[in-house]
Amino acid sequence: MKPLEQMEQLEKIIVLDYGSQYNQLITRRIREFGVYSELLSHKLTADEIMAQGNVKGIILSGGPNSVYNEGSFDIDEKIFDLGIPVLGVCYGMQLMTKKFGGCVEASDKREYGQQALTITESQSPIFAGLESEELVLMSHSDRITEIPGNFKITATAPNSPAAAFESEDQQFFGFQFHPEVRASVHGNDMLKNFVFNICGAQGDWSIASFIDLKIAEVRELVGDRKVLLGLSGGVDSSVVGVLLQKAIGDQLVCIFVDHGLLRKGEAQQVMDSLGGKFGLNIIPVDASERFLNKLAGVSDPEQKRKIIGNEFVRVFDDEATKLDGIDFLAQGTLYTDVIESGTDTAQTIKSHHNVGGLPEDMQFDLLEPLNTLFKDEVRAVGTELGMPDSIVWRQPFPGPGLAIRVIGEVTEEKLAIVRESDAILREEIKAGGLERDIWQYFTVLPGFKSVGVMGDVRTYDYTIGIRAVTSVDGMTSEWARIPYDVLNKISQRIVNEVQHINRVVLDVTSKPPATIEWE
Ligand SMILES: Nc1ncnc2c1ncn2[C@@H]1O[C@H](COP(=O)(O)OP(=O)(O)OP(=O)(O)O)[C@@H](O)[C@H]1O
Ligand SMILES: O=c1[nH]c(=O)c2[nH+]cn([C@@H]3O[C@H](COP(=O)(O)O)[C@@H](O)[C@H]3O)c2[nH]1
Ligand SMILES: NC(=O)CC[C@H](N)C(=O)O
Ligand SMILES: [Mg+2]
Repeated sequence: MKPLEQMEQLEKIIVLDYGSQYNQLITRRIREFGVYSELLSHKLTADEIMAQGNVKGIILSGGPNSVYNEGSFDIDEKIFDLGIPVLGVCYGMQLMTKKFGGCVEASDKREYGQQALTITESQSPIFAGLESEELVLMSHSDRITEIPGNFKITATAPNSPAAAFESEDQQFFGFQFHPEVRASVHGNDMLKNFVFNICGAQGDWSIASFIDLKIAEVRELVGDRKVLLGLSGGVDSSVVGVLLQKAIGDQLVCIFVDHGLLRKGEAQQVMDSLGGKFGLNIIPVDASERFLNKLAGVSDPEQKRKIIGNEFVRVFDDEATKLDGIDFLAQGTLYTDVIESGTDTAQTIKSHHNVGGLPEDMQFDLLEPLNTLFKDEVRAVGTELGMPDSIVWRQPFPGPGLAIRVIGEVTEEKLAIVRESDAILREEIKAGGLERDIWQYFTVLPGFKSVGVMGDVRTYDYTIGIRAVTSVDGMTSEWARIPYDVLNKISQRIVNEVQHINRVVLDVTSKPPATIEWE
């Protein structure tokens, strides 16, 4: 069978998108179990769902709306007649309640955070193998005050008399909590029960089959046309480069843009590590002047991001004109970039340069084979493709580079401060053997000055911030516990070696409520 026909046969769990920031986490958890899962619009009709092939189950995600509000996201009711098991999560459960004649109301007793779930029907197939008390993450303010007639309550929580329900003969289930997040300690087991015991999936999906599928899709889409890849030397675009190389060989050309916002030594290092070894055809472009000119005088973070996204595409346009006959722009866009930039259903947190920052009049068609994946899945793809750890485990570096680490207006002087302090931080993290333990680490220049004393002389100079986080996929993160002696060394070196810094501070905020980058 050809890979695209194989895709038709693959077991699928479809997640319908009602706008939660976590909804793609549901699909990746299920993929981790070895079953293909995809997030699709809640506007999909029953017929369109059947056209997806071998659909074993449907999950209705959470979302910020309230089902009783006019115009809130709805569902094609025929989906409930397909004979396919359905699991509603939070908003999804509330939507099922409304559709089957129960009642959902606003409540002044909101539930946010970890709560104790009491399982009242231990023989429910969705709770097989679980304890009678479980910790789960609640994040809602509406509650179900009356369940539909053909359903029964299977679990309760302090402020949710109906924390889970089901109609077992119809194979319909609902959770008021979010099983997909780690704070729901055995949420994975509940999802597994749904996927394997209730939907009857066997598990026929893997990273290797993802690679075969993407290669087949790219070949069919591109045909004998040409693709320009924006290659940064980062994990995502390097993996796309190797994947496209396999799919279309020399129809691929890579452009590496030096926008003047790179880290110390980065341009040379990228050309050395990717140029020869993988046989990628890379054209380096020095565009620092045009980026810095466009950024002059601009201090709003969203505006900076949009200027950078636009300028990237202008550079790609110019190079494409020289090369003649390029139809596609490939990028290493991940799902994180897409969701944070805002979708039809999800709010904009920040416009990633490669998504929300793209110009509207772009000439290329986009080719983004990794845009449903999270970083750790991309790393697994890279390893499966035979790429070395030095590339696969490189720390992420954002496309807008140091521009979003100089808070406010970007100047050459401020860039130099961030570049030098970042180089020291990286050296000391490496010397401390901490590279693999910390997900991302960098310095930021907030731009305010404070008083210091150096060599008996009063100083009035800038403060630098250290940001270091642990994470799995960049969607959430914790501040990294760097040992004090390593921090002390970093602080001393930065103050001694970087001009105009007289104070070093450490960022101790998780994401949420902060984000990893400061802009
Ligand atoms: N300097 C650059 N030159 C060309 N393309 C770039 C550059 N920086 C970013 N891009 C494009 O923007 C995409 C998104 O950037 P992003 O930083 O998220 O990914 P990455 O650099 O490939 O991987 P990583 O997240 O590990 O840094 C890249 O995959 C690449 O296609
Ligand atoms: O290519 C990128 N273009 C961008 O515009 C961008 N903004 C943030 N990031 C990276 O994404 C991850 C999550 O970042 P935040 O917590 O700051 O939103 C972190 O790894 C960030 O470094 C970007 N990457
Ligand atoms: N996380 C959710 O899906 C929330 C659903 C609904 N808006 C509530 O507050 O109850
Ligand atoms: Mg990058």
